[in-house]
Amino acid sequence: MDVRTVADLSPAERRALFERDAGVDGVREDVREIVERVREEGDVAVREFAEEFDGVAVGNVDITDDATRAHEELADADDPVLDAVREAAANVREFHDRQRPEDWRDDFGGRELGRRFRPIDRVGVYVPGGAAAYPSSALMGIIPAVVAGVDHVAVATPPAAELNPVTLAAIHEAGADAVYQVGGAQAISALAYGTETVTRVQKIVGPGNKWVTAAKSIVQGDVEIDFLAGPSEVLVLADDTADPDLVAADLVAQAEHDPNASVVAVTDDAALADAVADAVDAQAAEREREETIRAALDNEASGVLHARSMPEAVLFAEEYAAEHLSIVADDDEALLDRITNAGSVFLGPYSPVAAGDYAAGTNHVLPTNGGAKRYGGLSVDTFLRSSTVQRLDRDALDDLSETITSLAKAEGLEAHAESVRKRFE
Ligand SMILES: NC(=O)c1ccc[n+]([C@@H]2O[C@H](COP(=O)([O-])OP(=O)(O)OC[C@H]3O[C@@H](n4cnc5c(N)ncnc54)[C@H](O)[C@@H]3O)[C@@H](O)[C@H]2O)c1
Ligand SMILES: N[C@H](CO)Cc1c[nH]c[nH+]1
Ligand SMILES: [Zn+2]
Repeated sequence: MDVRTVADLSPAERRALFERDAGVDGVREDVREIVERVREEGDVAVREFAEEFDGVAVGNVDITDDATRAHEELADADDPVLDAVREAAANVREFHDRQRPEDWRDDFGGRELGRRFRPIDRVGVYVPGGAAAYPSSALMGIIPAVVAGVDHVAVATPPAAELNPVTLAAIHEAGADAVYQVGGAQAISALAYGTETVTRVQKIVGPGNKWVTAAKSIVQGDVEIDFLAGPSEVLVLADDTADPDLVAADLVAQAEHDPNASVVAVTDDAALADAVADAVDAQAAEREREETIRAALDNEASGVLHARSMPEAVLFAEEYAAEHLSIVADDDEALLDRITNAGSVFLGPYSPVAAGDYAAGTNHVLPTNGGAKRYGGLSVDTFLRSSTVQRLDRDALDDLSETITSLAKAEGLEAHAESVRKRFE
C-alpha cells in the first residue's frame, strides 16, 4: 500500500475517506425492486431470489427445527466449536445483562416522576451468511434481544446448499424463537412486511452487505431499524510504540470481510507508516481470502496515513468516526479522552478487534459509514422502549397551575387550562 500524508489529501480523497457509502447507493434502485416484489408476492418471491442470488432451491423457508437439530448434533458429537459458541455467548450475555436499565420513580417536590422500560414484542435479527458464515453475528443480534425480554425473536439468514451448522447452533444457543432461510434485501422485506411463512416484526436489526444495508434504509419508516451496519471498518490510531505487524494484522483481518470493507491506519510516525504499509501487503498475500482483502485495501476509503502530529491524527480519527477504533499508543487513555466518534474502541496491544468480533462480550454490530457520530452500536436499549409516569399531589398541581394555564392561554388552548382549574373548584 502507498502511504499518504493527511495534510496533502485532496478534497476528493477526503470525501472518499469520510463519506464512505460502501456501494450502498449503487444498488439502491435494484434493492427497491426486490423489496417491492417480496412485499407483493411473499414466499414466491423469496424462493425466486434464493435461486437467483444464492443459487439454492429453497423448500421450507422456516428452518427453526434445523437450528435445534444442528445444536443437538454438535452437542452429541462433543464438537469443541459448540464450547466456543457457548463461551462467547456467556460473555456477550454477561456484558449485556449489565445494560438492563431499572425502572425508576422519584419525588420532585410533590411531582412523582419516573421512567419504565418494556421490551418490543416482535423483532427480526438479520444474521449475515453470504461470503462467510457468521455464527458470531447470531449471538450479537439475538442475545441483547433475549436479555431485553423480547417475546418473539425471529432470525433471517441466507439459504445455502448446506446451511452452516455452527451458525444454526449459535442461533439456537442465543435463544431465537423462529428461524427463516432468506438472505439479502429479500430477508429485510420479508421481516418488514411479512410473508405466508415469515411473521412481520416491529423492528429489524443486524449487519449485512450493501444489499442488506440498502434494504434496511428503504423499509425504514414502515418498520423500525437499529441503524445502518454495513461492511466492516477499522481505524488504527498508532504512535511510535506500536508494532507494525500487529497494526497490519488488524487491518487485514477486517479487510477479509468484504471487498467494500474500509481499513485505515493513521500515525504521526513516518517509519511506522511505511512499515505498516509493507506489512499489510505481505500479510494480505498470505491469506486465503487475498482477493477480497486486496479489494478492500484498494478501496478509496482505506489507506495508511501519516499525520504531522498526534493531535492531527486524533482530528482525522474524529472525522472518520470508525466502526472500530484501535488505539495503540503509549498514553492510550489520554488519546481516548479526546475521541468522541467511534463505534467500539480497542485499547492496547492485547485488544485486537477480533476479540470484540467474537468473544470479549461487547457487541460487534456497530455503526459504519460515520454513523458513530450520531448513534452507538447494538445494545439492550435497542430492544426496549420507555414510557414516562407522573403522579402530582394537590399542592404540586396548585403550585404549577399558574404556569400551566398561562402557557395554555399563550397557545390558545383554553380547555387545557380549564382541565387544571376544574380540580380546584
Ligand atoms: N457492521 C457490523 O456490525 C457488521 C457485523 C458483521 C458483519 N458485517 C458485514 O456483513 C457483511 C456480510 O456480507 P455477506 O455478503 O457475507 O453476507 P450477507 O448475508 O450480508 O449477504 C448475502 C446476501 O446478499 C444477497 N446478494 C448477493 N449478491 C447479490 C446481488 N448481486 N444482488 C442482490 N442481492 C445479492 C443475497 O441475497 C445473499 O443472500 C460484510 O460486509 C461484513 O463486513 C458487518
Ligand atoms: N468485524 C465484523 C463487524 O463488526 C464482525 C465480525 C463477525 N465475524 C468476524 N467479525
Ligand atoms: Zn470482523
